[in-house]
Amino acid sequence: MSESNKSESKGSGAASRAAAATALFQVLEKGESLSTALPNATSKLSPPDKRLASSISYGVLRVLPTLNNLIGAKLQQPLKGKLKVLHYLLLVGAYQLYCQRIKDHAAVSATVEAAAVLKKRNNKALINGVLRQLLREAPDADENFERHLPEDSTHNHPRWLVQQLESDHGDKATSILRENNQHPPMWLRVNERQFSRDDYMAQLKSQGIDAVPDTEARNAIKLLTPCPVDKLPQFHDGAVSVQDRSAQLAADYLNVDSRHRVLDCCAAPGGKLLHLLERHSFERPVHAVELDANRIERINENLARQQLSAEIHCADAAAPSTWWDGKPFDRILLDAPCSATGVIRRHPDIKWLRRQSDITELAELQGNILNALWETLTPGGELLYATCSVMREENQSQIETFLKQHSDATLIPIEPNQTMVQVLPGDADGDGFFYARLKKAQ
Ligand SMILES: C[S@@+](CC[C@H](N)C(=O)[O-])C[C@H]1O[C@@H](n2cnc3c(N)ncnc32)[C@H](O)[C@@H]1O
Repeated sequence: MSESNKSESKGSGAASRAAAATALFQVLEKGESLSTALPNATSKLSPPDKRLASSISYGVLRVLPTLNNLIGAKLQQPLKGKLKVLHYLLLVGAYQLYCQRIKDHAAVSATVEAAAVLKKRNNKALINGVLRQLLREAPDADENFERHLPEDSTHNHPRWLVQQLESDHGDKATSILRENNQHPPMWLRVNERQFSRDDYMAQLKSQGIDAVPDTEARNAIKLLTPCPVDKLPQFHDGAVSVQDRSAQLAADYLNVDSRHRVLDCCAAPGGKLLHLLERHSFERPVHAVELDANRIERINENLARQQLSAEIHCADAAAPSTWWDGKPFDRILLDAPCSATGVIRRHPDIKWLRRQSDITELAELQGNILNALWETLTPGGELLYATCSVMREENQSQIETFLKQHSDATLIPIEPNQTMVQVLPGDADGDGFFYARLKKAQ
C-alpha cells in the first residue's frame, strides 16, 4: 500500500468514528431521529465507512446507559458545552472495545484521530487517555465480556418506559426489554404477482442466501443473515420488498377482496399499501391518505418500482372534508401514527427520544383519526386499526374507549378467541404490532 493510501485509510477510519459521534450528538442532544442524523453525518463517507458508522451508532443507542457508566467512571468531570461531542466520541470508542470487541490499538488510534476531524485536536490526549485505560481493562475476545460491563438495572431503557411496560405487560416486560436490545432480522415480502414464496426461496438458495419462511404471514421470508437489497434476485423489478413479518399480517387481517373500495390511511412509506396492491387486482382505485408530503415521495417510489398505482391524498386524515369524495369505503386500514415502541430493536433511538407524555398525546391523535374515519366507512364495512406500539393506552384502551363511544361498532375476532392481537417484539422473531378489527353495523 502506498503512503498516501495508508493515510487515506487511517483518515477514513477516523471519519467514520467522527460521523458516528456527530450522529449520536444530534440524536441525544438535539432530538433528531437517527434515520435523519446518520445520513447527514455520513454523507461524504465511502459505503464501508457508512456501514461502520451505522453499526456503531445503532449499537451505542442499544446500550447507552451501560456505556455512560463505563465512561463516567474514567472522567474526572463530565464533558460539557463545546466538548460534549467528545463524550459521544468516547462512547463510540467504548462500544468498539466492549461490544464490537475490536480490542485493538488501531480502533483506539482511529477514534483519537476522530477528535481532530471533530475540530477538537487539542483534546486528543484526553480521548487517548480514557480509551487506553478501557483498552487495558476490556476483556480478551474469547472472554465473557458481559461481566466486564457495569450493571444497568433498567436494561438500558429509560425508567419511565420500564415502568410502563411492567404496568402494561407484567411478567412479559423483561422479555420485551431484552428483545428491544437485540439486532432485528431482515424480513422480505414476496410479491405474489411475480413469484410464489417457494419459487423465490429457490431463487435465494441459488444465490447462496439462506432463508426461512414464516409460519403465519404467507408472503414473509426471514433471511438468516441480512444482505444488501442489491444482492436480492430481481429486487429492482419489485419481486420482493423489505418488510417485517408482523407488519405483513395487516394484509391478512384486513379481510379484503378485489370488489371492495379500500382506504389505506396514514400510508407512507407504503409498505402495507403495496402489499394489498400486490395481492389483489382491485376493481376500483385504492385511496391512500398521508399528511407528510416528503413521505409521499417514498410511496410514489415504491409504487413505481412495482408498477402499481393508487389514488394518493396529501392531507390530514382527521379532516375527511379536505380529501374525501363522500363515497363510503368498504375496508379501511388505519396504520396510526404511534410511539413505535414495538420497533425499538430496529430504531433504538426511540428509547431516548420518546417521552412519557408523548403516549397520551399520540393516543389523542389516534382517537381523532379513528373517529373521523368511522364516518367514511360504509354500514357493514370493516376497519382494521394497527399500530407498531406495545402501549395499552394506544392499543387496547384506545379500542375500548372507541367501542364505548360508538354503539354501531363491534370488534370481530382476528384470530380464533382473540379479538385484539398484540404481537410482542420477538414473537416469531417479528416486531411488536397491535391489530383490532372493527365492524360497522348495517
Ligand atoms: C406508522 S406510519 C405508516 C406506515 C405505513 N402504513 C406503511 O405500512 O408503510 C404512520 C404515518 O402516518 C402519517 N401521519 C401522521 N399523522 C397523520 C395525519 N393526521 N393524517 C395522515 N397521515 C398522518 C405519518 O406521516 C406516517 O407516515
